[in-house]
Amino acid sequence: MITRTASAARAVAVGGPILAAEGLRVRFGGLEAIGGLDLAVARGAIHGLIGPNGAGKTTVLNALTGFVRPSAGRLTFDGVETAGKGVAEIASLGLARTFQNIRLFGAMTVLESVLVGAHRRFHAGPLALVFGARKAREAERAAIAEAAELLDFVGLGPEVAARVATTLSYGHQRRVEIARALMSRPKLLLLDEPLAGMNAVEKVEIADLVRQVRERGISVLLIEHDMAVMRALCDRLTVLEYGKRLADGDPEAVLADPAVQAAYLGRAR
Ligand SMILES: Nc1ncnc2c1ncn2[C@@H]1O[C@H](COP(=O)(O)OP(=O)(O)OP(=O)(O)O)[C@@H](O)[C@H]1O
Repeated sequence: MITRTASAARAVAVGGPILAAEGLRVRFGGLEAIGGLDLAVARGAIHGLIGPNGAGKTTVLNALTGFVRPSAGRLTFDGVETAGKGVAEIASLGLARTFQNIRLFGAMTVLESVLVGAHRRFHAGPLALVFGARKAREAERAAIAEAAELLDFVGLGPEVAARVATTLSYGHQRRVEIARALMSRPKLLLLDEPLAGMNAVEKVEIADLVRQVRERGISVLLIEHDMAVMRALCDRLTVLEYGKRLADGDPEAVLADPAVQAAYLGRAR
């Protein structure tokens, strides 16, 4: 059962914005998917992005992470302007994400899949070239130890480390993805529907994991359709409808807003 733990959630200090979008617009040909969005994610917050199907939530994440190029607007992450920058450059600033559809590589073990997340830290080239052979071995050992610690953190025991990641249950694959994202040591973690396809028990566990991520000092922006979880988990909610901001603020107030309720009425979710 999901209980409201607002006091615990809000006991963690939230600060000024780590990420901000001002007047964000994204066009796909003739369709304006995002039509002038303002969004501010406070440092240390768990911020939820909700809205009916097709409202533009994933497109916002794609714009923030460089997967799609905004047609207009200002994006800043941790004080750096990011609109127009590429995926790798934005990731290297400390922004990590998971995807709506799990993206794990077929042949990789769980441990290797998590190690991929260290890529942004070692992107200058093969470790041996960057550090020299001995230092490279030390860096590799440290990375493996860190990946193992992250697997433990996301609730996966050492016994799964050598398994091919795509053979794990759906819920465990999601945890591997989160560990991989954390391996890049992000300042902000973006999660696109992390609870999709999960049963009630797994949902509670993943929501707890998100809280623990924040307790590590990592801010979180997540998209999710389960309103009970979002109400209990988020410090702030932003609601999108047709690519525009419909509401923004305290989860209780936002979810009680008649305009927000009307946006969901008669829709699939
Ligand atoms: N690459 C693309 N090319 C063309 N149109 C796109 C593209 N990506 C998204 N769209 C359109 O942009 C709009 C917003 O889509 P988006 O996936 O961001 O919505 P969403 O709120 O994440 O939806 P859902 O909750 O169903 O995942 C939709 O009309 C969608 O069809």
